[in-house]
Amino acid sequence: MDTMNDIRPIIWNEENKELILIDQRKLPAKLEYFTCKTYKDVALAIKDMVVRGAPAIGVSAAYGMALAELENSSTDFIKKAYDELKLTRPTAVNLFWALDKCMDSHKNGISLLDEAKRIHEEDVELCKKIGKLGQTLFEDGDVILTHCNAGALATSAYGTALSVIRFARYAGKNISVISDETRPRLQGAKLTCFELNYENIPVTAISDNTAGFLMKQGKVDKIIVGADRILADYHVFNKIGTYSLAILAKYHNIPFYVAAPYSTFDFENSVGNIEIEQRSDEEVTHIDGVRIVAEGVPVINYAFDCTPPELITAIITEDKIIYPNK
Ligand SMILES: CSC[C@@H](O)[C@@H](O)C(=O)COP(=O)(O)O
Repeated sequence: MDTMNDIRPIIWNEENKELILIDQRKLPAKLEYFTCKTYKDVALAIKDMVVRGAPAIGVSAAYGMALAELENSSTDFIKKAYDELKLTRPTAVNLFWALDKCMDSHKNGISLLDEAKRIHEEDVELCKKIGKLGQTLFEDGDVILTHCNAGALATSAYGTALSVIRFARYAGKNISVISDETRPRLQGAKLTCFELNYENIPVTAISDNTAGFLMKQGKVDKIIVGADRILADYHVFNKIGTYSLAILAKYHNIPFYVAAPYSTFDFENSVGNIEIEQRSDEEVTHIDGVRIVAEGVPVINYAFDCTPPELITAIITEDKIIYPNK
């Protein structure tokens, strides 16, 4: 059941010493690549969401640190890169995890390119393990609803939530997927539908506000999402709309799963001190450059929300399935 997943959003070009990213802003219309030659290019790519998804942000940031070291290996310069990369996005803890790991390696005289490659390879293995373990929770014929994109595009390969779906399919289970469109940036419609369709995994797109009605009709068997940060008490920060879905799942008695590797866990902070990213008004007022909200109307645009543990059936990691309420 170990099928190769060939969607690889992050590629290190050894010959030219550059980072090549699938430009996720362009999908599904165009498959284009964005080349990063300096850490500043990587910072821009993360900020502008060329690359997105918590594990993919962490891996890219590690290559950003490696590019900084190739440019100038002085500790002052590495620290400058670290500080700039840290400011790119605030909520996904994988970013800080990867940057801290690289800073420690630099202090210990370990090559940051080697460190970035290790983080990258490890992420592939973690995603595979999550998929293999998590797929045991799915049954033949299940219809699985997912939100945003927690797929290969959001990681180094396979994904987290979508890895569970992939490995259930590799195990011969007839699983089909319902993908929330995931306003405002439409990662579900644009990325999850592209990714699953590319691999011939049956996927149906819905607008976000259709989810509850499908659940009421008994058309959703399980829900699985990824995470940007999971706290020690199992509060889960993920794409805006995850909390609403979890409440709907509770009301309709549908299992609600979260899949994430250890690099997404934050054992230091508590709910009150996590910064929830707020992005530009334009993501809400416009769709693909076309204004849909009257000029002058104020906007609220949180990129993430927080789901409490009592709404979560299980959290699937690479080595165990955690039941927060047992
Ligand atoms: C495996 S990715 C997990 C999460 O990062 C994902 O669900 C998500 O919320 C992505 O948000 P994004 O704003 O697209 O970076």
